[in-house]
Amino acid sequence: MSTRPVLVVRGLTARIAGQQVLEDVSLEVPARGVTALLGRNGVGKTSTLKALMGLIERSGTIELDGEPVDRLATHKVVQRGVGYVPEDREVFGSLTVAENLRLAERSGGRGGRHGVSPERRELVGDLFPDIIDRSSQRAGTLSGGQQQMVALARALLNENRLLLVDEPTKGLSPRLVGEVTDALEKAAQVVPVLLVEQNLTVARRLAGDAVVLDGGRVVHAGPAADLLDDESRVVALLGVGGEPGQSQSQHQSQHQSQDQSQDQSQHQSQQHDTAEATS
Ligand SMILES: Nc1ncnc2c1ncn2[C@@H]1O[C@H](COP(=O)(O)OP(=O)(O)OP(=O)(O)O)[C@@H](O)[C@H]1O
Repeated sequence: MSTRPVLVVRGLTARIAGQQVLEDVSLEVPARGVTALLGRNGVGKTSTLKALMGLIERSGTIELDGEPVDRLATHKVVQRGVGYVPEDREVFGSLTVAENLRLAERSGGRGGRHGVSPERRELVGDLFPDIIDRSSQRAGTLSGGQQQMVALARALLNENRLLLVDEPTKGLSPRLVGEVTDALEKAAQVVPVLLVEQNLTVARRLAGDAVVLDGGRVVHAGPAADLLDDESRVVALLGVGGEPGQSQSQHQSQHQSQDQSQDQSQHQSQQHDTAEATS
């Protein structure tokens, strides 16, 4: 039995600083599980998520649960139930973990509900016990992996219809990649996820479907296993070998060593306006 996709995108075109970054992108995100958005560096994955959120100039149609959202401002897209976890996490570094989570709690919104349900609070507590234990710690002093958990927790507190998650494992040590992957797997049991992910091991484990971009266009869409288990297709479409554990990005190993040290070090505060607006 097929169910209606949660997201249907047709002819999405987007520009950044006058430069066209997406051209006629059409894709669907099923109402369950994880859909991976893949492609080489610079092909438009992040731009796709930003265009869906209304963060960059775009045209084309975007339907969320059958309702058009392509003309809505970002905060309205959020209110309709799209959670966005951007690549740089955007936690409020000078605020505590608890304050970061509280800021994310939407008042009103989908279904006329107000605030966060006890079930959601319990879910987030179950998924991210380490984060809850650190409630009074300043988020800027958390490791990269812990900040990623806060960003995911924030998006999960609200009863979103869809989560857009951009490279959540980037820059994390292998242990934290595993923890974030576990958290995403559980999150995807309650909300569908469109996931930009360079680590093909993570994509292979989580994704039911995959969409591949190249040069701002969709060049492949279908079951993730059909692509990721086919070495020659992986090489042709993503430009790398497809053995388990191999990253899509030639730069991933660089990222990882860089990120491991980042992960070990304590982070300074990041204060971005979009964090509150997009969780
Ligand atoms: N602020 C910007 N100003 C101008 N061009 C930009 C800007 N941000 C992105 N681009 C361009 O848009 C194109 C798509 O970038 P995007 O970040 O969406 O790619 P991506 O697939 O997410 O890449 P990566 O895997 O390296 O993160 C690239 O050619 C990039 O150079």
